Amino acid sequence: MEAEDKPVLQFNLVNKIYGTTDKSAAGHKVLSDLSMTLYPGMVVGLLGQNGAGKSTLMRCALGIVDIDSGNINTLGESPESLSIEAKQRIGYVPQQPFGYEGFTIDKALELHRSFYSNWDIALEQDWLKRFDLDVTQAVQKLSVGQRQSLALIMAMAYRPSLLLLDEPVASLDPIARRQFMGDLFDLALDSGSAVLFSSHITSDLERVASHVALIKKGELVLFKEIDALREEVKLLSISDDTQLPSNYKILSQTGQTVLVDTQGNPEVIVGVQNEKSLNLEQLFMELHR
Ligand SMILES: Nc1ncnc2c1ncn2[C@@H]1O[C@H](COP(=O)(O)OP(=O)(O)OP(=O)(O)O)[C@@H](O)[C@H]1O
Repeated sequence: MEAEDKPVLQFNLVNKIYGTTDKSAAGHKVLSDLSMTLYPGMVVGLLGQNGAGKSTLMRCALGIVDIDSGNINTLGESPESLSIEAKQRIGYVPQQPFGYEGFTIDKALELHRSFYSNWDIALEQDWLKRFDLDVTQAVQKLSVGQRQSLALIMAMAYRPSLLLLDEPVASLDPIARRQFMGDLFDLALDSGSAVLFSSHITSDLERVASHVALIKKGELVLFKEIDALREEVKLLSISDDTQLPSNYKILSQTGQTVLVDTQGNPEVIVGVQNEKSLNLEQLFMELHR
């Protein structure tokens, strides 16, 4: 990220409440004061339990869902009034793609391609080969994983500046998944795109993401560079009278066991009996105890 880079996507104290059919009942708060900024070249892995608000966050960024307060800046615009130019620079793969039933893959791609002036046909061909897709096959006869592969090609072959992928690899086999995740990172670096992808596969996320965003019940609990995670997030065993520094963020606490984000302020603390670094999966488990 260069200092002069403009944010590609910015959430500012965003709140989202889904209404209920019962007018007297309080709505269901799904995003809570959520702030986060994505710059070009960032590949942000979004992690959270089922129902944490990941899909909602992406839908809000696209203006598919309105927010209740705060603001969002998507490619310099407000999501509810995105220009055609901005839309042409966004790639989105929802959890359940998609359309193009009745088309063969090549006809579907031909139509889809016509919407994007900067479509990279070489990239498209390369990915068709990698995903082993037969372009004469009918879209409605594709397996779930094959459909997901096609949706990814359709969202990425025009090298969007912003790529939102909702569990993009959930249905891909391990080989396709590994290749795709590598490509994703290359694409972001080559094209200066910002990528926000949700996944429950923490090992994928650790391998390709530059940053991790961890959402718990609509709150952004952690947003950090992957490389800083092991250094800065620690599981501490403390004694009763341990005073943790005020610049530490307590992420969770169970009795004498505290999960902290040192926020780059490592200190020797009196009373800490044990200190442990965690991988992403361990961190996730610890946060949801
Ligand atoms: N259109 C809607 N109307 C009312 N509630 C909704 C709507 N869409 C989602 N929700 C609720 O909002 C919460 C967050 O849903 P969301 O789909 O954003 O979660 P998620 O983190 O993407 O989950 P998953 O990992 O299961 O895909 C859930 O409790 C869900 O039931």
